[in-house]
Amino acid sequence: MKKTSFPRQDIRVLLLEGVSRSAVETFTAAGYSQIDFHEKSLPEDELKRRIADAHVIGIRSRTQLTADVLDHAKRLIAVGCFCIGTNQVDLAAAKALGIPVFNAPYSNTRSVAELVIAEAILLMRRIPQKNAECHRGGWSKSAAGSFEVRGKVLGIVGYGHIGTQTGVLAESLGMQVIYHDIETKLTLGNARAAAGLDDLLARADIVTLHVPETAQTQNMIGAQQLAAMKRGAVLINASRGTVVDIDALAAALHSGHLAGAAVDVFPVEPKGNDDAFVSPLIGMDNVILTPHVGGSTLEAQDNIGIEVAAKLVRYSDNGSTLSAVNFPEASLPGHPNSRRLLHIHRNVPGMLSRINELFSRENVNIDGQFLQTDATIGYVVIDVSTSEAQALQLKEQLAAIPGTLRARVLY
Ligand SMILES: NC(=O)C1=CN([C@@H]2O[C@H](COP(=O)(O)OP(=O)(O)OC[C@H]3O[C@@H](n4cnc5c(N)ncnc54)[C@H](O)[C@@H]3O)[C@@H](O)[C@H]2O)C=CC1
Ligand SMILES: O=C(O)CCC(=O)C(=O)O
Repeated sequence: MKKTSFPRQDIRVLLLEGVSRSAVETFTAAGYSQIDFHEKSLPEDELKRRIADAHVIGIRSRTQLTADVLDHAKRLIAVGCFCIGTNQVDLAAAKALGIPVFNAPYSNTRSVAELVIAEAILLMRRIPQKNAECHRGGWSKSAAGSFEVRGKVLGIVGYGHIGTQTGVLAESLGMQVIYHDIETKLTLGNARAAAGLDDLLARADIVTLHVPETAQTQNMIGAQQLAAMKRGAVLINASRGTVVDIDALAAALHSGHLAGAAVDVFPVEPKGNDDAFVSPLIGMDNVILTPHVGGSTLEAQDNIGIEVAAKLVRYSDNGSTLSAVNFPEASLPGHPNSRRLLHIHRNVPGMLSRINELFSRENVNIDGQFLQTDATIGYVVIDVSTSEAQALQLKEQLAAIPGTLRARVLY
């Protein structure tokens, strides 16, 4: 087996939050055997202890990799988010430490879109209330307040991967789709851009949110926006809990201004399946509550496990950072006949010439060199035909260049 900077069986992989077993299989098939698998996220003190020994960590949306937590990750080379959202990771802090972060940008897109469509139909038919009533032994067969979705206006806030996929499914049911996004987007089918968020809220029968968690989307749906929605409209949130002011939503539902809501994500979510869920929406018959399962289908989780684990393996074995969310992207060829040195540094003037001077001084011929930079960091990959001992020595010399964040060698 080809050696990496140290044997694959010495690379410690910490997998949290019950990521799919397909991830474990992917690591195992690639020769990684030290896999510490946990069904739940860890309390912060335990996380800090375990991350200190890990070379690779895999998380989902619960685990907060703050700058403080990452500061304990002295050996960490890469982070895998086994999901779409990466807001749970301090991406800038990870980058400053020379740690690329990977995710699975599309693997659960369809699962979320299907759930949203199902919820739109259920809410428009007032099924949550009817279901709750039947469970209590009640029976009120009536069409009052129940509508088809055909011909209704679906307002999509955040017309990205999930938003567009939801729009396509909605149109196949005969819905009219309008959307609002901060970027200019390619419009699919007969969807139309709304004039702005207020315009969308005023026109939509169903509003569904598909924005990421950012400073801008924090409480973007508050009391004022809820009041701007049509009376009797419904709201679906399967994006992030921080996007909606949950108390304002509870008030809009209690007052009857909104006819219903489906909420999958919450400002505070339980750490794991044994912890209690608390929300002002509990007990409201017209609200569908789900435990952040928008992307939780076996198909999606299986695919995510394979996709993210494969990206982590590829980075660990080969140095490729393709599709990293916080890092210069380099898609690298194999290096069957040379040893590969990786150098991550602050992007300051003169860095490349200092690196090249080192190889010239040591009289080492460079077989191949790749450089990718962004505004703050640079990533240089250098293939050389040297002995293992010299490659190690070069790695130490590279690490000593001022401004270096990380240096690794792949044999
Ligand atoms: N409930 C669940 O299990 C899941 C939730 N998600 C959440 O859904 C979010 C969206 O996922 P994707 O569609 O894949 O992301 P995406 O990045 O493809 O789309 C997000 C869209 O939101 C737009 N946007 C950003 N800020 C905005 C703002 N202030 N106002 C209007 N539009 C804004 C962006 O321009 C982009 O078009 C993820 O960030 C994640 O937080 C994703 C997967 C599963
Ligand atoms: O399934 C998960 O743990 C998180 C899903 C999600 O919210 C995401 O993919 O961003």
